[in-house]
Amino acid sequence: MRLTIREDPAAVGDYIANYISKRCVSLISTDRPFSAQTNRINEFAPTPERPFVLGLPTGSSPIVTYRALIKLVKAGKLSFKNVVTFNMDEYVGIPREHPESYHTFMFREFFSHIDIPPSQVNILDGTALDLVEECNAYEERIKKYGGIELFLGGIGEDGHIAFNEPGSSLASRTRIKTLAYDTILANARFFNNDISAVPRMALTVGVATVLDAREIVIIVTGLRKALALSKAIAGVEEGVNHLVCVSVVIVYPESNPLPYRKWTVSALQNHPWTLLVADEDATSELHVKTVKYFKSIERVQDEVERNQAQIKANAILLKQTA
Ligand SMILES: N[C@@H]1[C@@H](O)[C@H](O)[C@@H](COP(=O)(O)O)O[C@@H]1O
Repeated sequence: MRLTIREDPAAVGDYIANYISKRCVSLISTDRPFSAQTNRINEFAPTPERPFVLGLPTGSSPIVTYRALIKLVKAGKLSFKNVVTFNMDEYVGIPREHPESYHTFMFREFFSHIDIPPSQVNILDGTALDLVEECNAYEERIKKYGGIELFLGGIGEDGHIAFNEPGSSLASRTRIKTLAYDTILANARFFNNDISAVPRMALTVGVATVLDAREIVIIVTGLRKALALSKAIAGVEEGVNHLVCVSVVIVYPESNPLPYRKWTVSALQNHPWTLLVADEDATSELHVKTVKYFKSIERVQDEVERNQAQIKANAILLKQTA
C-alpha cells in the first residue's frame, strides 16, 4: 500500500487526475516510457472492443478530481471515448432524477462535461423492481468487461468504502446494504440537514468487488478523515483491524462508538496495488515517523523515475548519433 501526501484537496485532485490521465493517455500513445509502472500501464491499449474500465465514487472528496479531469479533457489531453465506468453505489428508493441521487451527481459533476458516451456509464438503479437481480447483473456486467482496471474511491469517516459499512464482509459482492446511522448523519448535509430525508438503504459494490480491481486509488482529504486514514494504513502498526473480533457497541443515535469500530478501509492492505492520496489535514492522526516513511518512499520513487528518464534520453541520443 502506498500513501502519497499533497498539501490540500486541490493538489490531491490534480495529482489523481494526472495519474489517471497518464494511464488513459499512455494507453493510446505509442511512446513507451521507461519506468516499470508506466510500462505496465502502457501495455493496456484501449479500443472500443477492449475499453479501459474505471470504477468511480461519489461524495464531496472526488469533486476536485473530477474538475481536474474535466480540465484535461477540455484541453484535449485526455479522452473518455474508450472508457467504461462503473459507479460504486446508489441510494435505494430515490429516483434517478432526484437532485441527490448518485446518478444525478455523476452527470452534474462529471459525465456531462466529458466525452464519454452515456451508454458506457454504469450506475446501479436503486429503483429497480428486483434489487437483488440488479446487483447480480451489475457484477456480471463488470465481469463481462474483464473486471475493473482502476477503482477510484473515497472513504467515509467511519472507514466505509462505497457503502460497505464497518463490519461488512471482506468477501462481499454488489448487494443491498442498510446504512449505518453515522453515515445517515454524515450524508444529511446533502439533504438540507434533514436526517429523515436521507435514504436508509443503498446498493453498493462489495469489498471483494473493489479488491478485484487491478488497481485501487483512494482519495482521503480533510481532518474528519484523519482517523479513518490512520486505520487504513494501521497495518504498519496494527494489521487489518477489520478482522479484530470486538463487539460493536451501538449507542443510538448520537454517542460515539469509535473505539469499537471495525475499519472496512483497512481491507485495502490485502490488495497488491493500492494508492492512498491524502492531503496534509488527513494525516493528522498518523505517527510522524509513518508520514516521514511514506514521504521518503515517494522521494526515492521520484529519483528512480528521474534516473530512468535520463537513461532513456541517453539511449535515444546514442541511437541518433550512432
Ligand atoms: N457512498 C459514499 C462513499 O462512496 C463516499 O466515499 C463517502 C464519503 O463522502 P465525502 O467524500 O463527501 O466525505 O460518502 C458516501 O457515503
